[in-house]
Amino acid sequence: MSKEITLATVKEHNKSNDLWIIIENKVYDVTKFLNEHPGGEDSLLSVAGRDGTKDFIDVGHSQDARNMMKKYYIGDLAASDIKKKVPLNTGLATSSDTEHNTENTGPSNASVVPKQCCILH
Ligand code: HEM
Repeated sequence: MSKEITLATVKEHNKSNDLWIIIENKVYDVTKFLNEHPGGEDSLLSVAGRDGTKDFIDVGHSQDARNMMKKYYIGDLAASDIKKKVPLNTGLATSSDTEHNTENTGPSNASVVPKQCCILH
């Protein structure tokens, strides 16, 4: 049902009379909302044709704001353009998981494994 839109396409819509933004991997056409945005035009223009997720969340938008977004939703960011932050985090999680595991298995391993991890990384 939902349309997939590539990042390259979103980037083309970066002007005040043609303004798309990405929030949480969903694409919104906020052209008509620009004049009405309580946070002003500039904030929306600052993420024109880009991912505004961080800025959107940092503001702490209300549930009302989230409900309004549905009106401007035009599709999902293409799966191939979704930033895969997971592998990076997984890397970190793996070393801390190891620490947790060693905590459970006993102090003898705990003193060896985390040190190896730190040297290798
Ligand atoms: C479709 C997307 C968006 C919608 C529907 C929306 C809607 C709203 C609404 C209803 C408010 C009033 C306060 C509230 O109810 O939370 C607001 C405030 C605000 N918004 Fe947005 N917003 C959107 C995207 C963004 C983005 C991407 C940014 C930043 C780049 C942004 C920055 C702000 C700021 C700075 C305020 C003012 C907060 C304050 O006065 O304390 N908004 N927005």
